[in-house]
Amino acid sequence: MPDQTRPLKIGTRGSKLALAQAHETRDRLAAAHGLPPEAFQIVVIKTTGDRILDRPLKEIGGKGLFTKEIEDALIAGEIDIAVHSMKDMPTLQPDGLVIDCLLPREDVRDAFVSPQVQSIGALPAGSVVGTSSLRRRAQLAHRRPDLQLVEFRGNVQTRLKKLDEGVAVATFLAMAGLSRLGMLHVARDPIDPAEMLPAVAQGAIGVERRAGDSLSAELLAAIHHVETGHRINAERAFLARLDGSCQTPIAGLAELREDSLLLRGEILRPDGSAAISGHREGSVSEGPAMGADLAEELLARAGEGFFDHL
Ligand SMILES: NCc1[nH]cc(CCC(=O)O)c1CC(=O)O
Repeated sequence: MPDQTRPLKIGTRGSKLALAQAHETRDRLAAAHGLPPEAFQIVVIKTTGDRILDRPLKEIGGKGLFTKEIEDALIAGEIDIAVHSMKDMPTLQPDGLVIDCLLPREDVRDAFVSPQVQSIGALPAGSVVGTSSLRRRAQLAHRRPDLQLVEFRGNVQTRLKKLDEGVAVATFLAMAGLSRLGMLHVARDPIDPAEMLPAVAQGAIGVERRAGDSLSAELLAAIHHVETGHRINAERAFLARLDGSCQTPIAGLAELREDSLLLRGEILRPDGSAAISGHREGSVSEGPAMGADLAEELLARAGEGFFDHL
């Protein structure tokens, strides 16, 4: 248990969504261990990704943009644990840090968001759609080459404001984020994963700690969600083998079926001119091997230069 004189410091980004995730983690920890809220202190840390808002993410660097400063604080002992959207996490953690605590996963789907239009299918030809996600951009261009795609950065509130201002007629947001913000009403149409496979680890929150910190390890073990862990392990092994940076459109989703794990994966050309998908099914313990194996298959089918910009 944390001692009474020093609260456990929970590091997080400062966005509304990040804070909601940090509060959920604190509430789960408090409930699991019968501790009062004062046993925890939420520490907001600004990251490079939060600071640079006027350039496409792919220009300022890949994954890690939203995590480096938080991991530095964890290593330095300025915080005890860090709460992350697993979707934004690099596949490897820095030496000395581990993520072995996953909270129960939220809705994995993307939502079609538009003040005027009901669904992707109902978008008039030539409509302007905003997204900063390479995956969503490629998936949409693959399905609707007639649409016009524009860069759309910023937090959920900023993107909704851009829709109101008419910068674009529609965008996509993760159902998980909208749910955690209490904003599910803006989701016009939740998109079935068979239609638009989500990002690896979408909807999952992970809690990072120092590998040698046995107190944090013990506290976090009590709130780890085992099924979510199995799914994330398979998906992240798939991503790791693809060398997934933010620069490549990759989608992946593992789901539990009876007592097996079904992993689906997809890679796309950045302009949406081609998409290659496949799946693996096996036991939960085989998840990481299935992920690597599926990635190998898709890479072999793609051939040299598949991800190159056209
Ligand atoms: N890349 C930003 C990001 N990271 C996690 C979420 C949503 C919550 C989640 O997927 O866990 C979002 C916003 C979005 O994609 O709409």
